Amino acid sequence: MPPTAPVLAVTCGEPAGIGPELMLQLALGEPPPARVVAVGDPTLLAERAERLGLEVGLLELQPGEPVPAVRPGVLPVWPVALREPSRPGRLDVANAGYVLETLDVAIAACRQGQADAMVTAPLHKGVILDAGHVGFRGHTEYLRDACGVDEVVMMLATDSALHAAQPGWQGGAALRVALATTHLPLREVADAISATSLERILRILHADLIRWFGVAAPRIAVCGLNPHAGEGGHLGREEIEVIAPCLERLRKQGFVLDGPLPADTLFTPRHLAGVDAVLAMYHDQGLPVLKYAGFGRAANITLGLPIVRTSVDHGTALDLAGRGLADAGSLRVAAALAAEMACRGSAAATS
Ligand SMILES: NC(=O)c1ccc[n+]([C@@H]2O[C@H](COP(=O)([O-])OP(=O)(O)OC[C@H]3O[C@@H](n4cnc5c(N)ncnc54)[C@H](O)[C@@H]3O)[C@@H](O)[C@H]2O)c1
Ligand SMILES: N[C@H](C(=O)O)[C@H](O)COP(=O)(O)O
Repeated sequence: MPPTAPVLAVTCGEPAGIGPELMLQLALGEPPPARVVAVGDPTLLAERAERLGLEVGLLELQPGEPVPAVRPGVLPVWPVALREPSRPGRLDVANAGYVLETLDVAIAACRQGQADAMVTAPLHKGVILDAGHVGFRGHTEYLRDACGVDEVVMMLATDSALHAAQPGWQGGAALRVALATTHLPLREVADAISATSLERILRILHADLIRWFGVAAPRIAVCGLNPHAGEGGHLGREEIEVIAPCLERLRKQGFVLDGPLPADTLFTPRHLAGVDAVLAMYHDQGLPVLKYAGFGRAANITLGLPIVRTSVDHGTALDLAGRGLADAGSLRVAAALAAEMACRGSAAATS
């Protein structure tokens, strides 16, 4: 690994979940084109390595200390101490503060130029809320607030290599699905979609497809909210009153937008052909399609931030933790994508 390769600060996530062992797997397999540093508890990593028979040597640094290029099997660590020892599969509210501290260390490193990007292993939203962190919704919203921006966009993207190998695939290089709303009860979704929020989200999505993904003139397909995109107003009026007027306004400013289209058929090859990203109106309208197409071979990206952040496409998988059964594929995709984005960002900054 060249000593100039981008530095990825990879948070180890919920200690009772699969994050720590995925982190160890990342250090052992084909290395991403980056210098990886784990942000987490070295004792926890050593314990999981021993439990699973993974031969990984930990190189303890100070948080923010320069990260050397290392050979496979060596894992630099920026240490953050667990509040209590953690057992696989057993959530403990005492460690919620540890999980958030790993995020704070990685965010600070990215903002201060000690890391070029952050990658997050999964955390458990419920235990963080149970610990009293009122209003916590997920990494996406935490990063928005920590970076002081008003709006961010959650987008998941499949690894482009996945579709290149699929005969008959007519979509773009990758399937990319962004969300107009993220972690909120379904009951609140319709009220959360306003012309203002939708316009902000489409502007971020459009700008970041150009900035981070090298798409010259993004074409975005937008889902309706209601069945059959509202059936001309008979099955809901959000398409007529909110979504279509917003798209029309942006089209006049040069945006290339399809929709609002019925979500059930938008995700078919004919409608996806030539589309760079789909904007779904809510979490479980867009993500089941993305995860069906590429679970374990996709990554989650937070758009609209001043830093690069990618993550896995799965959760803490408490049922698998500590058993050596978890697949590190998505963490590898997330790390490779973060490295690519960091390189594209630094190339743009110097051009
Ligand atoms: N990036 C993140 O931090 C992130 C992403 C999704 C979910 N979560 C959180 O994770 C927690 C558990 O969520 P969930 O149960 O809905 O989803 P989950 O992804 O943890 O588990 C769903 C199923 O997928 C399997 N699975 C997950 N990851 C796997 C892997 N790497 N290899 C093999 N199988 C895997 C699990 O064993 C389980 O059967 C929740 O608190 C949720 O909010 C976090
Ligand atoms: N919505 C994501 C998913 O289903 O994969 C996940 O919950 C992670 O969200 P954050 O990155 O905001 O934690």
